[in-house]
Amino acid sequence: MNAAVDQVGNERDAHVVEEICGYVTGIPPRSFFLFAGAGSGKTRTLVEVLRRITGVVEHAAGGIYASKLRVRGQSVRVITYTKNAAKVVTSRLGENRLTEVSTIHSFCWDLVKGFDEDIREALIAKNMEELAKAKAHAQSKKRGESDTDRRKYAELEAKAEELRAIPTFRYHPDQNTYGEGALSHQEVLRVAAWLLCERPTLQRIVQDRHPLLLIDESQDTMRGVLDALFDLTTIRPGHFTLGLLGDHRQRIYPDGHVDLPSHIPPTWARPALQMNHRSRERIVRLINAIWEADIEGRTQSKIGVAQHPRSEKQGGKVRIFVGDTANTTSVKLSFEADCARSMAQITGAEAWSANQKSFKTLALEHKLGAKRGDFYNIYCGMALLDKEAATPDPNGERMGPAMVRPLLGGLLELAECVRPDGTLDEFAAVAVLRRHNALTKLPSEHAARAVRLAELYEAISRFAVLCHRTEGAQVKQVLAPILEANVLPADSRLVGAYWDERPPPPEPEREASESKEDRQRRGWHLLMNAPWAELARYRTYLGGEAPFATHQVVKGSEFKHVMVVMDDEEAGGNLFSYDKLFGAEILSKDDKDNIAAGKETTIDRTLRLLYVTCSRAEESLALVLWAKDTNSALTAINACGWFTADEVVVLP
Ligand SMILES: Nc1ncnc2c1ncn2[C@@H]1O[C@H](COP(=O)(O)OP(=O)(O)OP(=O)(O)O)[C@@H](O)[C@H]1O
Repeated sequence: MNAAVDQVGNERDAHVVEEICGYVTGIPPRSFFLFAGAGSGKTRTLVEVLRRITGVVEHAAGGIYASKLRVRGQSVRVITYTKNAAKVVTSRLGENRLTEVSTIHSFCWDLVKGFDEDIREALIAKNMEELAKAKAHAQSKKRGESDTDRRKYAELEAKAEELRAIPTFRYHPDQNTYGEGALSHQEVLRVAAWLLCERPTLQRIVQDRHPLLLIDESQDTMRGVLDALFDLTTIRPGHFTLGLLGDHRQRIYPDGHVDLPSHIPPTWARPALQMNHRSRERIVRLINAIWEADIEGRTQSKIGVAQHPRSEKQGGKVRIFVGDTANTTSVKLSFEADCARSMAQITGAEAWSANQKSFKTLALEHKLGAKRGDFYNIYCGMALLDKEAATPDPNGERMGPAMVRPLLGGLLELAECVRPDGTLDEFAAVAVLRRHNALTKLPSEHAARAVRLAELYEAISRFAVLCHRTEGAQVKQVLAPILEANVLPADSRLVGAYWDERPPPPEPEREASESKEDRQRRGWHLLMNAPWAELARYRTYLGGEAPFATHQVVKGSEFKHVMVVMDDEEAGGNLFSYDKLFGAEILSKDDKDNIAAGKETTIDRTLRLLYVTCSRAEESLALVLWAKDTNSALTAINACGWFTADEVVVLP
């Protein structure tokens, strides 16, 4: 941070763009880490720097920098965390041939694609590393190697053999790739990181193409790639500059460096943004306090910059509601509705009222969101079929499991053609059928064609009646006329499940012991018997448009009014614990071992997650804690100093 700068008020960060331009265009240029907290306007800063150093905005040193890029056929490479973020940067930047913006997966694939020999070598090297690690681990055990260990060695050796026989590798940054030579998203990052360390030619290529690489959300960037890029700044100094933007307080994913600031080389510049342009004063004060908290079980350092709200953003409301997690889900939901009503009174904002309900609810786990959004049965069914495809991603691009086609596509589109009075908008329905290639196989002979059209009409009319009578109708019933008359192209697995009369297998005692086939049969059964009305709500959730989201998926977003639901009991899992954070549960032996070893703890992870969720709110924030032990939680909450007495509400 440039200590000479003493600006106050909303303009206190005004010098940062210029400061960064100075580092980038300096001779020699200097790498930097921009510490940019929640709502500090990272994107704006990034775009303003890019505009200057690519000659869009007049800037003496920037103009020279841009000419050099042009003459050398180079560009500035910008890496964002999501595709959406890449689109935001690109759209704000406008047409700019000197900048290339993409996700890290696209960047890494651009580097390695086509170099099949190298990819193979990298994969085999990683495989050998894993084998050596497995052997070292097994041999360190008191009883020595077990049969399981030997099986693992054999699997890894077989995998290496397989890799040797693969001629070409395939990958797509935006979708999962399957079959021989298909690389996973993780593998592409690992391969690129390995090759960047091992191949001087690749290092040269990156430096020659992109003398400057800027990485947004660097706290969550895979550390292997980041380390390889750190090294690149020291090979041929002056030829490659790295600019990291980020906030380690907002690290959500386990891939990033545990403590990014401590990895930044001492020679780097460290500018910082101190403003929070997003949230009102009360919320900014809360997130500052959260980060400064001394909580038993915290091992992460308090390094960070306290934020300042904009001068016109005084006020803001915060409440924490504490209730007993032993309540049933329906009781909890009704209390949460009371919390929203209470927020409506406190803030006077219509958004919290039962009529509008336009606040955003953030839950830790999809199941919590699914219960609150009333699509629990559908979600559980989809998750059993294919967990990854069933959950939304930060780009809102997930389509649900491929095997349920046409449930989430054509079928819901057809349902939208049913008017509120139950009649069918035939014109719109034909357009849906056309879009989904349902009319391409009509018989050419006149009479047969008429018969088939009548059949389709009959099926869709029955479907419209069933759709309209949504109360109580199950997916299987509504699907029946469409599948039986073969109206829309359907996945064979869906068709098989529809005709499958067998009862579902029982729920296993341990998830891991269940076969994929049994799991999917249970999924199909749940899905077919789920209320039809849940399907549309689930699709909205998948697209990121629902008023519910998980804590992790809202990275980079902002909402006027936010309700954070914290309920360890319902969420399951042991990576996070709001009960431990808020004193409703004592630390476990594992937690204590981690603290003693200075490792990251449940408290560290949960504190950061809370930091991220609270910092999404602009105007008002309701925290709802469903605690295992409400009395202990209340004692800890009253003692922590984050809230005033009138901000703590006990749910009866
Ligand atoms: N200089 C500024 N003046 C006024 N408003 C700003 C300024 N910079 C950013 N904002 C606004 O503040 C909000 C937060 O900005 P932005 O989303 O870029 O923050 P961020 O640093 O990416 O935050 P996070 O890391 O929390 O996602 C946005 O609504 C943005 O329009």
